[in-house]
Amino acid sequence: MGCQDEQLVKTICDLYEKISKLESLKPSEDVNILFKQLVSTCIPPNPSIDVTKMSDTVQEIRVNLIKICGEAEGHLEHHFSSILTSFQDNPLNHLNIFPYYNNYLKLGKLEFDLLTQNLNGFVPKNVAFIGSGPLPLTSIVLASFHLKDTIFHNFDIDPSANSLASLLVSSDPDISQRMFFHTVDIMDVTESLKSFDVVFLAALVGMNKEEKVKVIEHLQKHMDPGAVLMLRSAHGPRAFLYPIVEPCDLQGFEVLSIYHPTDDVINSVVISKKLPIVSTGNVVGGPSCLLQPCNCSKIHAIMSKKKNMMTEEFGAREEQLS
Ligand SMILES: C[S@@+](CC[C@H](N)C(=O)[O-])C[C@H]1O[C@@H](n2cnc3c(N)ncnc32)[C@H](O)[C@@H]1O
Repeated sequence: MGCQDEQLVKTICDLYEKISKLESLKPSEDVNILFKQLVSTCIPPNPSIDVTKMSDTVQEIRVNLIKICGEAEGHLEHHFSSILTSFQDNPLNHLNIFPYYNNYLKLGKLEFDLLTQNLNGFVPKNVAFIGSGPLPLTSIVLASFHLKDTIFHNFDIDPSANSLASLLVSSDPDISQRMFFHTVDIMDVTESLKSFDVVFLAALVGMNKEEKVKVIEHLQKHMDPGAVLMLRSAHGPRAFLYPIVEPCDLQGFEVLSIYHPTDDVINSVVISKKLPIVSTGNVVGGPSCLLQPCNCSKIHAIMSKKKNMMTEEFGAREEQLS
């Protein structure tokens, strides 16, 4: 690891030391400053940083940091959703008070573009969002700007998240008719998963590889063959903030494309399709992407030729391969 990378990892570890000493992770000036520093440190795309190759100490910091970020994100969303639902008029007219609203606008557009590129014009009628939270911005952005006739079913294990989220959309004449909230652990949802054309899985459902794979296996078991799974992953130093999802974690799915953003959108997006189950009851094939001959933590899915949503880094890699 070059000295620039070492410096970056040291900065992240120093920030972790400060964040882990905070009394509370609820929004405050100290909390906001530290998390803004952490995010701006992790954002510059730096594909040479492979967090899974670092020392045990750094790995442990990463595991704890992902958990802390998840808790802080929940508090931040709860805080702003409470403010938004206190507005007299339609809270959806004021979403830009949320500091990361622009990121969700960009992430929503990115996820919609990936869906459009991979669904060949099919417009999903029923979408599930798993882990929607107190501020279900992904569902709201998609329903408001991209999928204007689609029905959204949001699943969250936290009843307080759902009561805020349903209040948030209740006064919007359109969204309130197309958006529903279910308080349940997604691991307890089975049959109804079959009714969705697209299932989104929030980055914070499954906070480590093992938990994430368990949720993916559950979805693979109950989703409709051919239905699309949209996952959020992380790449480079952004993997200090969110869990990584690799093609090899998606048994029973065809990985259609992986997109690593190079702007201020933090999450990578992985789009895959549940493979059909053949008559012997076995799933057809495993992840069908062309995988780099390297270990799982470094596998880069090379998207099928007809897709061109590649970052420069993938593009260069593809040239080497062809
Ligand atoms: C903080 S939100 C982030 C999602 C973000 N609002 C979005 O629109 O992309 C993540 C949510 O996942 C929920 N969650 C975590 N594990 C879950 C599970 N097993 N089933 C359902 N929801 C879960 C948490 O309660 C939390 O509210």
